[in-house]
Amino acid sequence: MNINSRMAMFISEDSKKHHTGTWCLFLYSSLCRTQVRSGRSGRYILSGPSPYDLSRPSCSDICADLRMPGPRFSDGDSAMARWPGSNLYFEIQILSFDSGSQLYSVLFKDGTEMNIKESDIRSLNIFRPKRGSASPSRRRSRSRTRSRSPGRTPTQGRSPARTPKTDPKSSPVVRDSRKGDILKVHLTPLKPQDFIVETRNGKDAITRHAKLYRESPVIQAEEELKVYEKQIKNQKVLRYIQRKEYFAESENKDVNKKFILNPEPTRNIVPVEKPVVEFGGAIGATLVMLSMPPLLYYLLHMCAQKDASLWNFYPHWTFRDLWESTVFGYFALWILLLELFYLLPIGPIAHGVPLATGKRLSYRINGLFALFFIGVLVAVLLYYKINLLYVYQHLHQFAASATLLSVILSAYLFVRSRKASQEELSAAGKSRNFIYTFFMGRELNPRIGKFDLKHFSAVHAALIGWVFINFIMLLAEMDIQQLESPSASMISVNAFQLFYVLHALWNQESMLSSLDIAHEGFGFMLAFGNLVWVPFAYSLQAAYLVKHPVEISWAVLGAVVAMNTFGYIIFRSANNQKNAFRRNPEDPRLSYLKSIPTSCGSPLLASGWWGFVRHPNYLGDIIMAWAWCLPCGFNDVLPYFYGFFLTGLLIHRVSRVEHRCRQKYSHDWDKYCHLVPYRILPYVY
Ligand SMILES: NC(=O)C1=CN([C@@H]2O[C@H](COP(=O)(O)OP(=O)(O)OC[C@H]3O[C@@H](n4cnc5c(N)ncnc54)[C@H](OP(=O)(O)O)[C@@H]3O)[C@@H](O)[C@H]2O)C=CC1
Ligand SMILES: CC(C)CCC[C@@H](C)[C@H]1CC=C2C3=C(CC[C@@]21C)[C@@]1(C)CC[C@H](O)C[C@@H]1CC3
Repeated sequence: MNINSRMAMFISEDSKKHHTGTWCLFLYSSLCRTQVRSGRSGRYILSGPSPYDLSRPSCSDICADLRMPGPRFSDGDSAMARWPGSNLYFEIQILSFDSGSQLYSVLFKDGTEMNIKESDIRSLNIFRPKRGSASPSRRRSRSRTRSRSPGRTPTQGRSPARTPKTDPKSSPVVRDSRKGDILKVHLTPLKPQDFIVETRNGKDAITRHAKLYRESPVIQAEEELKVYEKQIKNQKVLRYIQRKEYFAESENKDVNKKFILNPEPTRNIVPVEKPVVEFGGAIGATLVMLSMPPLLYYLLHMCAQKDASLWNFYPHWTFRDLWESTVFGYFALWILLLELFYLLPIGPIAHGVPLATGKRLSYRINGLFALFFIGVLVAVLLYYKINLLYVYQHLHQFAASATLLSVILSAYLFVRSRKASQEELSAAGKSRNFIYTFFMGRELNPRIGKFDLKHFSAVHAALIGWVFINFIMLLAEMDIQQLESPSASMISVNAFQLFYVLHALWNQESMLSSLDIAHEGFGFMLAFGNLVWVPFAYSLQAAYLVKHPVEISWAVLGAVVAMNTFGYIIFRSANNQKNAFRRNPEDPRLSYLKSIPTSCGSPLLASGWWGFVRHPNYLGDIIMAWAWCLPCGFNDVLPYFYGFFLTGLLIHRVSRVEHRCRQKYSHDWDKYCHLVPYRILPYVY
């Protein structure tokens, strides 16, 4: 909202109550003659009744007579124009003005040319930082607190809502201006969304402007008046924006309502997540729970077959072969060992995202240490010639043991969640459907003392388990194929995935804000996913290579390494950008990035990787996933399962994450989607 519209509000308010023409002319002449002076302070103060009052009338009818014909901007002028269908303003250059259609032809900085009406164009001055009026003392004098302080004079300190409704002569405006004291005008607040996209360096006009208004609806208007005067002197057109239009412009009325009722963006809002049925509800959950374990055994079985083509399914085992108590014992021992490492008091403490209670849980970050200890233990076992190939020989039974443990864990989690308070439950966990909540998980952060079950299973059990099984496959390949050293394919698959896990463990702190740790309940989906699916299904390429040797040339290997590096760079830099931005949105190293302030207080990145697509980290992840499949050659589809699975998982995840974001950011998320239309791959999806 610029000064014109604020003036318009002033006129409209008082016009309604009093004599429209008189007041419009009064303001107009006051501005032209610059005779309005504040007595003591020499400042102008704009204030008024509650600026969020929707009942105010439109001013355009009342002030139509003040509109002047002719273009306000000249060819070549720079200005800010509203992007059609949004409330975003971008810098433009005026190319020409068509008096017939009354439209300006404008050029946006990205090269887009468009015809735009004048009311959608604002002078750059409105967005520029105010020089001269920014001294700290002056800023302080504009603060809401001070202006409302009871110690102040009635005119200065009057709460906007208490503006007296008397006759024009005794209205604050007349009285004050006649005394030459203070000009009071009614303000319409700036909507933070109106000042969104701009580079985030310290000089950023838009952000500062928006911040100024967020901080104080009672503002000093000297600079704006100067700008306004200049516009009049220059015989440019006065444009008034209808107040109704101001709010009607927004596509989502609820958002406006929220903004009006709660104009001050609140930092660290913990959004109340509305329950939403995912995975097709109870039916979908049942299907997933019943199909995933057999699918895994099928995949493992196909890897172990000589002919791994999908239609050559011939089970040499029965489901009874899946069980062996000793294997279950070893698996339980493995998990116990990982738990011990998890509880080691080494490594820094990090804090999770704020919970519904406002509390933040602390997590010990020692995944890398745990991986190191496991590495040392494996080396010792190998040194003492302990047969680690036992794991390969009983892979199905290990997978089945892990599945059983995940079912026991899910049952325990479900039972204990009955004691959890509503605040401790996830959004999906509040559903009353037993199957659905068993699958999705009810409790958000189930803990036994300091032992966080979900965090442990996602980081230690899943990731360390994954690289361990990969390593076992490497040993098995050497053993079965009588190799002195592992094949290039096996080394590359192991190296790529180890590198990915090391990256995840190194950046473990950022995992605390991932969908699963921060928002998902802990139920069968994550218990099975972490204890079973990640270690046994994600290592499928390595499992395939054990019995299906693939020779790859250096050229192919080089291409695969390049592809993995390319994916990793996208994955890593996108995650780094977001994590650094979430840690400190004012980080000077990110000043080149554009962002969208949001009404919930946490801005959204809108340039860099996050301006390229809405989920650049998923794009990088998917590129890497396919790169990990390529060393397995093209003889079978089986080793490409991971590529298909992860692509599907992340596409589905997009809709889940976006649903959350739409709930949290509402209208601002739509704006982001408008700015960045593609989710994962530009022009495709
Ligand atoms: N290999 C695998 O099997 C899997 C890997 N992953 C990987 O794990 C990582 C975490 O995944 P996940 O939690 O799903 O997703 P993200 O790390 O992408 O997190 C999504 C959150 O980021 C924030 N966000 C979204 N857009 C923006 C933006 N423009 N600017 C600033 N913040 C934004 C929002 O949270 P808020 O605004 O509340 O901060 C949103 O909820 C990813 O790198 C993913 O690739 C995930 C699943 C499976
Ligand atoms: C088989 C089930 C129906 C679905 C299982 C889904 C799980 C395999 C994934 C859900 C979210 C995951 C995350 C990761 C691994 C896969 C699962 C458990 C990461 C730990 C992978 C490494 C990243 O850096 C972080 C991921 C968080 C989410």
